[in-house]
Amino acid sequence: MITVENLHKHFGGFHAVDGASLSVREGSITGLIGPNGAGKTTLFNVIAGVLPPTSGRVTMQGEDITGLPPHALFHKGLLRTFQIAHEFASMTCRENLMMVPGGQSGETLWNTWFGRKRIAEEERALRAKADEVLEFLTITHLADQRAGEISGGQKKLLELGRTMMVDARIVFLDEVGAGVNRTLLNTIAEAILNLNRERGYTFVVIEHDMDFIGRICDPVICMAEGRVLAEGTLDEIKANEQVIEAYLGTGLKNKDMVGT
Ligand SMILES: Nc1ncnc2c1ncn2[C@@H]1O[C@H](COP(=O)(O)OP(=O)(O)OP(=O)(O)O)[C@@H](O)[C@H]1O
Repeated sequence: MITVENLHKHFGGFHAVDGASLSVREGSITGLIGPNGAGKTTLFNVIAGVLPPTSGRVTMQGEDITGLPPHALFHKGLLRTFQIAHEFASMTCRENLMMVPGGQSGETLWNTWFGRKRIAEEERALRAKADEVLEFLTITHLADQRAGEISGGQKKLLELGRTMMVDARIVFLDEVGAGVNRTLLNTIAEAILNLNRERGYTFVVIEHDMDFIGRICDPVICMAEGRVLAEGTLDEIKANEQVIEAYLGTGLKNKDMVGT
């Protein structure tokens, strides 16, 4: 579904992504792991159009999407979750979901004058959809709470919920598990599995929690120093000499792999 060919992203003389090549199979939940500084987030940012690549190519279903801006990718169904922006913190969780762009016709002057009825209908439909998403994620009780007041894990669920307001095809999740308690992490894992099975979402997931990766991801791709080191099931990856060396080589900061 997504193919990355010999991708480079340099910051000055520093090669954060240094010739990475990989593919993401349609319908998979692909895990992306690697020691701190391996270039995972940078790779995500280049694929999702947040950063321009230095060189290399990204294709989606055979179409060249290299360097397309996030909004163009959004319309193709490629989404990267972001932390809830500051300005949305004072809005409720339901409103945050309703803000996701997706064909509302409220903006134009014509619609403001002549389409009031249609806008009201759309708003009702949008609200119903937001409530459906909240229910799917088991956070209906948070509908009227301000997004700035919910816990870190609940925010992660809300970010995931934003991808459900549109017809996403592939979603990039960066460290959904960071700072999230076990119970919420399970809810997030369930939501990802359900979206994958029931709605056909493909996922690419960066995560340091190996239990989480092992539970939901196949295959797992391991990066180090800007390149892909290995791909396989988590067990295969864990047994890979180069992978073990890459984690050990970066010292105590990278206990996730060594400690499991
Ligand atoms: N805008 C930038 N300017 C300069 N260097 C950067 C920039 N963004 C990232 N880097 C560097 O690129 C390297 C790769 O960073 P990146 O965040 O992609 O790694 P990562 O694998 O996601 O790490 P982590 O698991 O710690 O999040 C790091 O050494 C980082 O300091």
